Amino acid sequence: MTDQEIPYNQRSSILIRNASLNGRKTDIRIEDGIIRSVGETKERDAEITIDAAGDIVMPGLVNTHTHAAMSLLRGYADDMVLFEWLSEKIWPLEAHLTGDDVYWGTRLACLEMIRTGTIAFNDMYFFMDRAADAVEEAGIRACLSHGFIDLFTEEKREAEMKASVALHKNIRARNNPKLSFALGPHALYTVSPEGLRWCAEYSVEHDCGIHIHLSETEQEVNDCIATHGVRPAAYLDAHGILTSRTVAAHCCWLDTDECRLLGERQTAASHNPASNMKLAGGRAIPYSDLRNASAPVTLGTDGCASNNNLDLFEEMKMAALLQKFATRDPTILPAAESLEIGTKNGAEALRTGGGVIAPGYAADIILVDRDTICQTPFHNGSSNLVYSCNGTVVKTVICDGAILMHDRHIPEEEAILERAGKAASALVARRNVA
Ligand SMILES: CSC[C@H]1O[C@@H](n2cnc3c(O)ncnc32)[C@H](O)[C@@H]1O
Ligand SMILES: [Zn+2]
Repeated sequence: MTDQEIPYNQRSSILIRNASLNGRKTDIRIEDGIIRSVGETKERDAEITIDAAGDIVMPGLVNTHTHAAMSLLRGYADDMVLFEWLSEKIWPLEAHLTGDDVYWGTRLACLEMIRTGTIAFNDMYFFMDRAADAVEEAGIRACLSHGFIDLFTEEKREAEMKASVALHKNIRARNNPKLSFALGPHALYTVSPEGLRWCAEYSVEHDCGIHIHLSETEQEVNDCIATHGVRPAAYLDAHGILTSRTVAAHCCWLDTDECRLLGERQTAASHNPASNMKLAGGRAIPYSDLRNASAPVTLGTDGCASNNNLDLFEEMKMAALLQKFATRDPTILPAAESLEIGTKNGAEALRTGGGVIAPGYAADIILVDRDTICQTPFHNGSSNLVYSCNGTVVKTVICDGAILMHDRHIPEEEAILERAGKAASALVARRNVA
């Protein structure tokens, strides 16, 4: 099949032949978005056959914390302290965002995620109906949240509740199994206790997720103790926010008891090592404590203004290196575990049905180049993928049984780059005349 004939972003029956899985040559049959068989097969009746000789097959990566449309803010404000970065640069620019900006920013982000092997992401931002348009056109999976910031006023709280319900309705109406909705209370320092409680109750009533920032900085912890007399995780738990459907981003400053609490509630901690290092949060996520407490640990990039890319291969490496550096223990978070955090754990947290290459799992699969510098020599597959390669190693991306990138080709790439670049320039121009 030539590149022109690939039915991009359409579920197809696919036969992947001769791929390498855990060091063995294998075929994989995909039908109706599900992996049907793994192992040599004589069947040849698929709509699409991919000869993957020379490629490694692995589960697609899952980004559990981002603000996709912030791709338009890549490089806009770097090398600043978190609070000043947000209040002096990011929020004043975001005040000029339009729905079209979020559409093109999210298209750009999806393009980057697909190119680097990500098949699902957890997103919190504004104008999320337009983000949903972009996500559907890209074909990737996403869990979308309206970023709920009420700044402790009743008027704003009412508006944020309305916006959250409207987004939920919008996503339900699309009837797209790759799209889901979560409540998005931004953080305990931007959302009132009433707002938090409303989010918690809504999530129980409608069985949906919650996406929140937690314990990113020491100041957040100190302020929480000073104001409420308890640490952030206990405060959020008292308001019903810590559930098995919650993804808490950052979690750098959790203490051991808070790690236990996340374990008890089965709340996922989304680790964002690049963003934490760039914004100089000062503490690495307490990975061992979270693991000992059986709390799920997943991987995110955060937005492009604090990363500045969405490449989860880079993030897996940074997660492993940061733990080793911070704990002075080179045995902590080995490569195979980092891969699992970036794939299986994220898939479980977002309930994609994928994350494993085995029959019955969602066909969220990527093919990566084995004939390349970062894979030579090939002593250890996990080591190469985590420590040596980055997202450029990805050749083909399949999500929900649909091909999104084949042989490094993604439809409409040039047009998306052009439109997103123009949207970013216009956004900054609007801010500068204001
Ligand atoms: C309400 S939508 C999300 C909101 O969060 C802002 N944001 C981006 N990165 C961070 C971060 O590291 N900590 C806290 N808030 C962050 C983003 O700019 C949006 O305003
Ligand atoms: Zn964030």
